[in-house]
Amino acid sequence: MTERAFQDYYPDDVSHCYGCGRLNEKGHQIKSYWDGEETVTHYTPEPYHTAIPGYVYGGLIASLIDCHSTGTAAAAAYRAEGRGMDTEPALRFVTASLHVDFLAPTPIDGPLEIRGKIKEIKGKKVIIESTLSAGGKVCARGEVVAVKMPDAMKPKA
Ligand SMILES: CCCCCCCCCCCC(=O)SCCNC(=O)CCNC(=O)[C@H](O)C(C)(C)COP(=O)(O)OP(=O)(O)OC[C@H]1O[C@@H](n2cnc3c(N)ncnc32)[C@H](O)[C@@H]1OP(=O)(O)O
Repeated sequence: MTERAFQDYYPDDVSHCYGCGRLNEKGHQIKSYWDGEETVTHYTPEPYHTAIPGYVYGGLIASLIDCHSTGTAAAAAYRAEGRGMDTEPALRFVTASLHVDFLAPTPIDGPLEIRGKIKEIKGKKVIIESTLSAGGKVCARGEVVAVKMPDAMKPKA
């Protein structure tokens, strides 16, 4: 059986996110998984994701870090409660803060690896530190504050 990604557990009505929604045909549809105490996703940029020719657009980098981190926040919250992502009540997180440092130009001609680590998990907040690497070199580092999705933001039936 193939392992399900964190994003595969998001209900349909919240699976339209441009970065991680599996139902958004035009989106990135990233898939994040546990790798020990860290989380990981891979994404191969398209030629049109360019900034300066040959290098990845920073907005894409931020988007990948953002959605990998919010997925990591959800997975970490379930893990902290000792239960699976397919159990109720659902724990969903949105971005309160996204900080990205661009450390080196990111080559566009190969896969990118984004890794997340839990820095803090407390109450309805999870802080995630992520790196984005190309060819084994860390090109960007991010920190995301993810907060449980407020009821007011939940899609109307
Ligand atoms: C259903 C399936 C879904 C599935 C979800 C699938 C979609 C994935 C989404 C992908 C990512 C996105 O793009 S999400 C879209 C972009 N984001 C948004 O639109 C969110 C808009 N903002 C908001 O709705 C709100 O500001 C929230 C929910 C983020 C926070 O409001 P709140 O819930 O009232 O939070 P509050 O009690 O004040 O704070 C809780 C804790 O978080 C901290 N905190 C709050 N805001 C910030 C901040 N900007 N920077 C740092 N820290 C912050 C507080 O200090 C506090 O820490 P302490 O005192 O406890 O230590």
